[in-house]
Amino acid sequence: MSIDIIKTISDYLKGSRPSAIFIDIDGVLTIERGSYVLDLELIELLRKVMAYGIPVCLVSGNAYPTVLTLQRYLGLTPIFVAENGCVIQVGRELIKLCRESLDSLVEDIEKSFSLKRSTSNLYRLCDRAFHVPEHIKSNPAMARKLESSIMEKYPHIYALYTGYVLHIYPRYCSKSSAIKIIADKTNIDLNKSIAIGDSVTDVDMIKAVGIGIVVGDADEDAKKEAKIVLPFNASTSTKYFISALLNYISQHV
Ligand SMILES: O=C(O)COP(=O)(O)O
Repeated sequence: MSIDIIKTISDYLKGSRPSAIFIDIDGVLTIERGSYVLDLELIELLRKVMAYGIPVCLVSGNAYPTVLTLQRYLGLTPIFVAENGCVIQVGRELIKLCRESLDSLVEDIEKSFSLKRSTSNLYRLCDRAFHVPEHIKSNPAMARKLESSIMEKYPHIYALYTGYVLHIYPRYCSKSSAIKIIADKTNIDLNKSIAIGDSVTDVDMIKAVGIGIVVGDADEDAKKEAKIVLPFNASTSTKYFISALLNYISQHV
């Protein structure tokens, strides 16, 4: 499998190194989906990738201060996306891409759909998050149905459940539009970049880069768009891929 992965990487990169790696946090850097525990061996591998001069950029639905803190303390590249593309950071520049407050919707959604708002809303700059009931957490079809009913009521927002929380954010924001802005502001070439994700919020990002990858327990909608579906779950898969990539880089670049 590792050889297949190296072949897929070589076919896309044709002997060059990837321009950047865009990497989701929850379910990709964590030891399992639903867990907040980071896989520190994986972080070490990502820092080895960075040692080759390849940016490793977090792209997450998490609140801006959470992603900023993780980026700094894990020693990753100071270019990242937070709140599903509502906010980006390039070096010291914080760029808020959303132009509105979604607070008026939060109360209405809580009442109409029996969801409880996440306390992380207190420090989110734009995206708002809700906890979903246990019976929906374990049932992807019900989660997709809940998303559709919210989006039917509010067609100007995305309502997407990630396996952690259900997010609402304006339709003009997304992980892909955010990484396109990052690419314009830096010398990152998206066609030569890799993106790794797991949830419905990652689908557009996976499509926006040369090599879109998902972990083995990713949402079906994300698997359909990926160039590579990795064989294991969560961080075990990501470690497997990053090890293969380091192998490719040391052999081909
Ligand atoms: O905040 C979430 O729901 C998941 O965040 P992620 O985009 O890092 O997977």
